[in-house]
Amino acid sequence: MVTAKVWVLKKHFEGFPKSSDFDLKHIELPNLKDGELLLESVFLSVDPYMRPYSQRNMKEGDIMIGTQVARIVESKNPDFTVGVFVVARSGWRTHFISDGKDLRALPPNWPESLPRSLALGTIGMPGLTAYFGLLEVCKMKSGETVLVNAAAGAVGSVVGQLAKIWGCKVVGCAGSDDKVAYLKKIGFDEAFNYKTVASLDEALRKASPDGYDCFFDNVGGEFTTVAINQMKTYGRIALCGAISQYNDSVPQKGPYVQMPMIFKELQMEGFIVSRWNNRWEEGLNTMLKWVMEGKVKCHEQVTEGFENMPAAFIGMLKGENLGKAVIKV
Ligand SMILES: NC(=O)C1=CN([C@@H]2O[C@H](COP(=O)(O)OP(=O)(O)OC[C@H]3O[C@@H](n4cnc5c(N)ncnc54)[C@H](OP(=O)(O)O)[C@@H]3O)[C@@H](O)[C@H]2O)C=CC1
Ligand SMILES: CCCCC/C=C\CC(=O)/C=C/C=C/C=C/[C@@H](O)CCCC(=O)O
Repeated sequence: MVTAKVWVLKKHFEGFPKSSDFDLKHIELPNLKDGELLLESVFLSVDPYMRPYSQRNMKEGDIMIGTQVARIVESKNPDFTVGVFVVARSGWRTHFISDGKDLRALPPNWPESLPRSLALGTIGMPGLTAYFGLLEVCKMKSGETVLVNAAAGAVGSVVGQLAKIWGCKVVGCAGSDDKVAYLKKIGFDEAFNYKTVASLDEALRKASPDGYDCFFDNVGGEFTTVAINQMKTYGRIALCGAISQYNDSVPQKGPYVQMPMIFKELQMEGFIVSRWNNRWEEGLNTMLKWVMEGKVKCHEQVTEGFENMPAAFIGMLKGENLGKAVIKV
């Protein structure tokens, strides 16, 4: 008999999540039936979407939603071998039983030397968000100027590096000087700390006096209001996330975007990465190749211990992560 530890949403978040909103529970798992397998989580992901998702789609007492890299420890399913690592969407749990239908194997050519946690980051959902968001939503072209915020995070750091690979000038903003130094190290042309600049408007203008063709927006709110005025005519804005609004108890009000959108003939499109589920393999293979070739660098903020998942989640929302925030069980 295996006992799984799980993190439950004890109380719906009000404003910023608190440790007391979570409960750690123990669940005894039953013996496997034919066709089932037992998995243990090795790495788990904390992602910004968990905050708005919990509000809309979860009840108090539900296990937190989330993705993990897990190892098969027992199998009564001939399609799955013990010892194999997969990506699962089983929430914040140390162990779980699956019928195998929702599991995704890591790419078969995954090198031994490469941390499997990257399947939750650059070679996983966040990396593909950058890949498809830039290619299919921003439709950026070589020679254009791309702006990305939350640039030192899981998605933003990949956006900047892909835009460089595809021949663009890249401007990134992040919330600490260490993050800004990291952006320069990984090839951003311009980077600044949005928390310490005297004027965001001036900092954006200084970084690209001619304006921006593409804006990959991870932040929303006031940042978007300022940045939209610096788009070039026919510019494209990919609305990827709005993390500056996820913890608001009272929704923010305008200013509104219509006037700059009309005058500059802009396109603004929201997207969810799962739109490209049918191209997941293409995206993963491309990211894996570029990581192995050293063209895309990865940084992870690894928190040790399943017990520390709420702290890692809260820390990520506060900006304590450089690169992808993951938990090592
Ligand atoms: N549309 C889609 O399919 C997807 C969307 N997303 C979205 O992309 C964005 C980035 O996600 P991800 O890369 O995983 O997370 P990150 O790794 O970037 O971590 C979140 C970062 O957001 C920044 N942040 C937090 N609060 C604020 C704020 N008030 N203003 C500005 N920045 C803030 C912090 O960085 P800093 O120190 O710079 O402030 C923090 O490190 C999120 O909005 C997320 O919801 C992610 C995946 C898929
Ligand atoms: C799915 C929740 C949507 C909430 C929207 C809020 C903010 C935008 C955002 O952050 C969206 C994230 C979407 C993530 C989707 C993930 C799934 O497709 C699971 C991927 C599993 C995997 O890693 O393979």
